[in-house]
Amino acid sequence: MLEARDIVVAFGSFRAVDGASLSIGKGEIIGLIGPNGAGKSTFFNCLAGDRQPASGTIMLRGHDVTRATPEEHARLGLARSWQVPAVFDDLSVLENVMVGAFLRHPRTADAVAAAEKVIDFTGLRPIAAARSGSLGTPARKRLEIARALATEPEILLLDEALAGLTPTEVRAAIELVRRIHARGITLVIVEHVMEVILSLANRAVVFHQGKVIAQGAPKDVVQDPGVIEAYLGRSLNRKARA
Ligand SMILES: Nc1ncnc2c1ncn2[C@@H]1O[C@H](COP(=O)(O)OP(=O)(O)OP(=O)(O)O)[C@@H](O)[C@H]1O
Repeated sequence: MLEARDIVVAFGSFRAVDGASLSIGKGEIIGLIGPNGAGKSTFFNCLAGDRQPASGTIMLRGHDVTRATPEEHARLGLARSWQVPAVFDDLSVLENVMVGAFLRHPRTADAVAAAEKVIDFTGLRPIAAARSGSLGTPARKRLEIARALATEPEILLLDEALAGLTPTEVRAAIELVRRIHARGITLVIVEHVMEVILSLANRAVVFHQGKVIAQGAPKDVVQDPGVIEAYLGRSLNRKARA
């Protein structure tokens, strides 16, 4: 479904992504984990077309999308959410979701109908008419997912969609992710909360210093000595800086 090979992204002489490869099959839920600054978001941006790699190739459903725009990715069935929600503050919740729905439904009436279905599916009905700028973080995060879903993706990339939520909100968000997956949508999730990865992902992929250092069943990956060291190194560095 989505295959990234030998992806490199450099900022000056620093390689934020340094030869990372990842193959994602239909129906998977991939959890992308790793310490802060490991290159997860930068790699993720390449997968979604929001950043072009210096080298490497990305194939989406058989198409080479290495240099394709985010819109071309969306047309081919890939949607994403942003780590910091990027909703249109002056539009209502429904209108924000319509922005996604217009991709497949150019007529306004059709876009409204499609957006209404997504509003119901994502539990946003009580705030459908609210101005998006008035929403708190949990609702903004849910709206981001709704807008992405409205593009009718086959693969959805979620960048820390559950960060900053309370335990109750996290449980609700996990339930939503499960329902999205039950619709046949493939998911790639960047997430720091290990419980989320353990309960949702069928495969964990660990980033460290721009490379994939381990992957496999989440319960095995969290016991991998190389993974533990990558995380420990981070906390030790933090202590050293403090
Ligand atoms: N536009 C940029 N210019 C320069 N350096 C950048 C830029 N974007 C990211 N970086 C650097 O690249 C490295 C990887 O960042 P990235 O955000 O991809 O990591 P991450 O694994 O997603 O981290 P986090 O979990 O904290 O979000 C970091 O050292 C970061 O400072």
